[in-house]
Amino acid sequence: METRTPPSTDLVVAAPVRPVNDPLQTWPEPVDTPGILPRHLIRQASSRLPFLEILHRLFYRIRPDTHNDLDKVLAAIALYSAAVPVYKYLKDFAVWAFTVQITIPEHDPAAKDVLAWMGSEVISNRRSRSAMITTEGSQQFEDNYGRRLMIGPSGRVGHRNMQGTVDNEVSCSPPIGSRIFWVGFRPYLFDRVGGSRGPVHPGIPSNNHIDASGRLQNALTITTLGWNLEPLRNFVVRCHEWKKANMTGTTTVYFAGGNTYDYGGGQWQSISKPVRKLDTIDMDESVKLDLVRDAEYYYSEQSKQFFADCGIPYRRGYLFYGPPGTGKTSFSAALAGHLGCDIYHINLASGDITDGKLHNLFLGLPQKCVVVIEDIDSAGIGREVTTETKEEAADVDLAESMMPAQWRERGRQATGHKGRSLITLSGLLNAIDGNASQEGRLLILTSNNPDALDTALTRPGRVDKKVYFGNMNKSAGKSIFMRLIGRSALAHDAVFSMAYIEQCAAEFAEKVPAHTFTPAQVQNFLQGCRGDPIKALAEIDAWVAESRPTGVGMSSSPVSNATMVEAEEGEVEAL
Ligand SMILES: Nc1ncnc2c1ncn2[C@@H]1O[C@H](COP(=O)(O)OP(=O)(O)OP(=O)(O)O)[C@@H](O)[C@H]1O
Repeated sequence: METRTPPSTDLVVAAPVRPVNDPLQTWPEPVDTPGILPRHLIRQASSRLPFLEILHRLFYRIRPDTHNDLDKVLAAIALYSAAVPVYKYLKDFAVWAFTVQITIPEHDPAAKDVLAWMGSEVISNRRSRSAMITTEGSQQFEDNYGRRLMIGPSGRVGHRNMQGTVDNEVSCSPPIGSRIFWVGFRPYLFDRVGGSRGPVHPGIPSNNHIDASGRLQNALTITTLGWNLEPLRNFVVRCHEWKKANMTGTTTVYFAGGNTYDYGGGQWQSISKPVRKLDTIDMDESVKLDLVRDAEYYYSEQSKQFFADCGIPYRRGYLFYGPPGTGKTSFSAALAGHLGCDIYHINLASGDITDGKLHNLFLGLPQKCVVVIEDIDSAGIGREVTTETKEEAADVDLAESMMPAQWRERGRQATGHKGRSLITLSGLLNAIDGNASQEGRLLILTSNNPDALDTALTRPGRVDKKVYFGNMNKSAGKSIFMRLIGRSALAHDAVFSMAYIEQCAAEFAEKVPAHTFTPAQVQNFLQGCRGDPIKALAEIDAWVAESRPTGVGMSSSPVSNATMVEAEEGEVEAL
């Protein structure tokens, strides 16, 4: 019987032909694994990672029998890599739909407040596992020097954290990266982005460099749930209030110009310093009181209302003038500390600052601060600046801003370009009180030679008070003796009584001729006496004879008086 063989149902599929130059041609293809994802799906997903495909084939070649287990692992990895973009998309959508965010450049004073709060309340207090630690730029509050300077009327010292202990040795702030924290029942995401300084566009280097993904570098980003910025605004205000309450005894001193880290993009460098107390400045008490009252009134609510009602720009300016070493800078710092605001120093003579940069610096000021422009007469500000000079200045500016700081310095030494001012009078006036200038600042100009200043700069409205800081008078002599010798003698040597020390101070003041020496000179002499009143009295006559300038009796100032104030109308009024 003839049996007929049924036709075979197996499909004969032609094997795919690989191109001759395919390096994987001799490698066996892993087979499909029943029960796991179809092979083509694994391959499709893992094709995103070329390395995975090679690994897969390599393992299959070494151990063909283990392909099942290996495929499971590879399938998991491939799925994970395919899921990452989906997760990212969903996350970005959720962030966009349900959260609000602010970004603060790190050089901004608000960022300093946030970093200080985060450092103390989140990083130190909640036992973080990473922190950014800095010692540079802050005084050691633990040491006796810092402690003495900083003990305020409330008896509080230094920077206290929530437990009431002082974080002194180092200051702690959040590291680069993200961190979630809660304030009450609200979660916040804090993100600190590092980065390098780089050109935003040619010729304008800046800390505010934007990276390839469009994120601002050297900036803080704070995100929270919600649909308006109110909670974030409140958070920044909370950090500011916290800093004011907890950093009593310190002033943040910002400076611009003449430092190697300043790339001139309108950035401020800063340092925290113990507040200098007003009673450590020896000057005519009535003048001191007048200035302090004036500044206090300027920052009062009543005065703000007055400026607003009258439509006057809310600004105030003082000119402190007189010989070097008479306390102009020291008093400015003490006044800022007394008012509880930060102080901003601008060195125009550094040769780093141009009109544009000065304008940027003023734009970056907070609403309440003391700005000091020192030795404004020696900044070489000219009223007339030729187009050629302007162009030359712009060229130098552009070239210098693009080179590393040490090259720039070397170039200046070689060309003799040192401290050349790139500021014009109109640029300065515009920065001080142009329409775009910040309101609420107290501007202090210091000068050794006020006659050299342009009257446009010192007219009422720009300079509201002119104060002369002169050589020491008798009463300043007494108080400097009490401060530098008397206090420590009374504290360390029981043989001295208060009555005796006061008598020594009066005698000392008699021996130092009035209006002849600057406080800095007398301070220097008394420092050499190392707290010994007897030594000070014994040596003062010889020191006076030796140090007395020739032709004394006349002050180098136009007015032979210790300190005086010119009234607001410009009229000179001796005190
Ligand atoms: N009136 C003063 N009271 C207390 N200390 C003073 C006084 N004047 C000067 N000194 C001391 O002298 C030093 C120099 O003072 P300061 O820098 O304030 O002087 P200045 O008038 O600003 O000088 P310059 O014009 O050179 O900037 C400081 O150490 C300061 O403590």
